[in-house]
Amino acid sequence: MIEIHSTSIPEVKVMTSSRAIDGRGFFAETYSRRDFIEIGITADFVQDNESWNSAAGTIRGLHFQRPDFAQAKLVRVLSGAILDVAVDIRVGSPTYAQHVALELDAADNKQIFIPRGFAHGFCTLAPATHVTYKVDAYYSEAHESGLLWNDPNLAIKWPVDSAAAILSEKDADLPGFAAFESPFMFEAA
Ligand SMILES: Cc1cn([C@H]2C[C@H](O)[C@@H](COP(=O)(O)OP(=O)(O)O[C@H]3O[C@@H](C)C(=O)[C@@H](O)[C@H]3O)O2)c(=O)[nH]c1=O
Repeated sequence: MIEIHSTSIPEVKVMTSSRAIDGRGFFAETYSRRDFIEIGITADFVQDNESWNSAAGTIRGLHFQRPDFAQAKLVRVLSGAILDVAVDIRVGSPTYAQHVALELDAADNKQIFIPRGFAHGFCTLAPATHVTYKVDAYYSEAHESGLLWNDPNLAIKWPVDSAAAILSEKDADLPGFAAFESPFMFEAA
């Protein structure tokens, strides 16, 4: 059983899978193509990723792959906790440049679905945070792109100061939003 919750950007969805709890612990189906199609998520996932993060205050993002390797993502947390962020970069979208920020932790059995046309990133809220996500297009280094995580134009309330954040050199060098030309167009459903 999967329950779907809406967010401030209709195409970004949050799901809770029910858990069967017994003396051993719990069992849950975290992805069933059939159930996801029933709730309108038809992405054909082709790759599973995991990221392990040693420290709280680690930032990864904001990332996307350009067409023809654009990726929808289905993100969940196996241990620790994150603030997960999806920024709408679909030109012409009623929510262009707006974002959804959602706390995900290992206990809440929530997942977030982020469609193609969004930049994605997260900040760890605890040490030893293990994140896993499915994507519906293969990794392509040539199509990697991103936006600077703390660009004030995006007004994301990150739970870490810029000076204290732990991030890759690549992410620290990502371009800001002011001169950004998105490769995505909004397509009404
Ligand atoms: C994303 C990715 C990276 N790699 C390689 C490239 C590099 O050598 C190493 C680490 O890559 P990165 O530094 O880009 O990893 P990371 O910063 O964790 O990138 C990820 O961030 C989150 C927020 C996302 O949304 C993902 O789509 C992805 O962009 O792994 C792959 O082989 N396959 C992949 O799918």
